[in-house]
Order: sequence, then structure tokens, then C-alpha cells
Amino acid sequence: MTLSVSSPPRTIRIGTRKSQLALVQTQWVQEQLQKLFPDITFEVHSMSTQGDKILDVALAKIGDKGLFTKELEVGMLNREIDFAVHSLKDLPTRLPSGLVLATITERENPADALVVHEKHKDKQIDTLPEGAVIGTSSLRRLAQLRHHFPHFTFKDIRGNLNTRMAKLDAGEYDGIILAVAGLERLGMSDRIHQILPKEISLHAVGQGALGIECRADDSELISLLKGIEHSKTRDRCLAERSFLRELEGGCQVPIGVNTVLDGDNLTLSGIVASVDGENIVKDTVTGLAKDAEQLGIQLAQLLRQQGAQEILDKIFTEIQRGS
Ligand SMILES: NCc1[nH]cc(CCC(=O)O)c1CC(=O)O
Repeated sequence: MTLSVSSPPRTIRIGTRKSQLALVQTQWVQEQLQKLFPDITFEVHSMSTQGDKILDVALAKIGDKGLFTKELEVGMLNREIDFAVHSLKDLPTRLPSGLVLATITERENPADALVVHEKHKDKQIDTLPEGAVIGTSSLRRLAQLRHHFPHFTFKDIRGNLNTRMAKLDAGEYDGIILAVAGLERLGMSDRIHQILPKEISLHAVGQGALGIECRADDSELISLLKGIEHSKTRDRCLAERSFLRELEGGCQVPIGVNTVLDGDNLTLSGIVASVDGENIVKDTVTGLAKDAEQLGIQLAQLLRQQGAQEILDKIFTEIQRGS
């Protein structure tokens, strides 16, 4: 890929959140692009988002209308930055007009991990004692774990990864649930005690992948960004995002997924659960990877026929009431 010789190489400004994870991810993207396009200058501009500032309120109660992405999107529309690097799972399934999801990069293991207090180092999720205090701030993790392990006590946990680890190690929790991907990217793989199998926890839509968003009319940049796209991750994530979009759920609702790509065939599983873990609907569809988005819609419709909408409507009403 070459730039037109008539125009001097441009400087491209990358927007990111300021969190340690966001900075590590953005640096990785910058390095990949710099290798592919050595003549272009890529600059990193970091910004705080609303989600970085509100640390004391349970995420589920503030909703997720672009909590971690809005300031970056405004920056792109104002031309202060050219593209933004997001954890794909934090990027809403509907983008503001004028912006597109240009590229999805190769995903890390998308599963959830159990991290335990050292006194439980010989235990697994199914052998932790009655009443064990499990920290999570995700309704998706909460609902699925409650379904399988109703004898645990669940407690909200917020803050960055280091803060959460410190709270766990101080004995405030017996175990906490975190994304494998975040732990790996921050060099904390040694804290992964158990990777939760998909029978226990279906992961979040887009978990473990990075999504790069830019202005829809910047075709030159879009073609550069395609250089770091991972097509298998893209197919899986487009199916997952289409499923979530069709159910009109954000990342803060108890919706989980799993995808398997086998040659041209894509298998998508999804779950919608009530917050108490008592009602769950779960199903699987298979089709061609090139019809990824269609598959997502098909699965959403299938789950709706099994009562998913009623479960979701109840959650939306409860969140609005602030309960
Ligand atoms: N919403 C927080 C968030 N956004 C992305 C990650 C981890 C990396 C990823 O899932 O891609 C995390 C932390 C977590 O869920 O443990």
C-alpha cells in the first residue's frame, strides 16, 4: 500500500483513553501501523472519558451510552484526532453518524478469568466455599455466576485493574472475575487462576478484541487501517455485535456470546439472563462467516421467541427506577 506521491505524508493523530490498559492497546496499534507505514507519523493523544471519571457508581446504574467512547468520538468529529482505539466491548453497537468501525484487530482469549485471594489457591470456581464473596461489576458475569453458584455472595467492584487486585489481596473479596485479555495485556497472566469455561460464562460481545473507529469520509485512513485488520476476529465480532444490536442491549446488560470459526462456517451462541440468574435463554446458530451479521440477527430473533425480550425489558425498567 502506498500513499499518493502528490501529497506529503500526513501526521495521523490517534485518540485513546488514559487508562493503563487503553494506553498499552493503543501503543500496540501505533507500533503495528508504524511498521506497515514507516513514512507516516502516528501521534498518540490521550483523553479522559466519562467512564474514567465516575468511579464510585455501579456501572450498571449509569448505563453505557458510550461512557468510554463519547469524548473520543467528539474529538474525531472536531478533527482533533483522526481515529480512536477502543476495547471493542466498550464500543456501542450503534455509532454516531459520520463515524465508522474501520478495523477490528486480532483478538486475545475472549474468556473471563477467576482471580482468587491466595487463601483459595487450591480451589476452583466450583469448590469455593458457601458464601464466598465474588467481585464483579458486570451484570453479565453476575447473572451467569448466580445461575450456577447461587450460594456465593456477589459484591460490586470498580476501579482499574491494580485497584481491583489490591482490594482482592486485602481480603475484601474471595475472588474476582476479570477478562483474560486485560490481564494478559497488562502482564498479569500469572494472576489468572482459572479460565471460566463457556458452560459457566459466555463472554461479552467483542471481548478481547480492539475496535478502531474513524470518520466515515476518511477513505485514505480507512485503507491504511485495513492493514491491521484480522478478518477472522472481524467475522466473529461482527456476528456478536449484530446479535447485541438486534436485542438493543448495551455492554451493561446480561448478554453473553461465544463464537467458533471453522473454515467458512461460523457458530454463534448467545445467552440472555435475568439479573438474579433464575431465567436464562440460550441458543446457537451456524452459518457462513460471510453472513456474520445475518447470523447475529437470526440468533437474536430465536432468543426473542424464547422470552429474551421480557427478561431485558424487566432489567431496563429496574435500571430506570434506580433499583
Ligand atoms: N469494561 C471494562 C473493560 N473493557 C475491556 C476490558 C478488558 C479487555 C477486553 O475485554 O478486551 C475490561 C476489563 C474487564 O472486563 O475485566
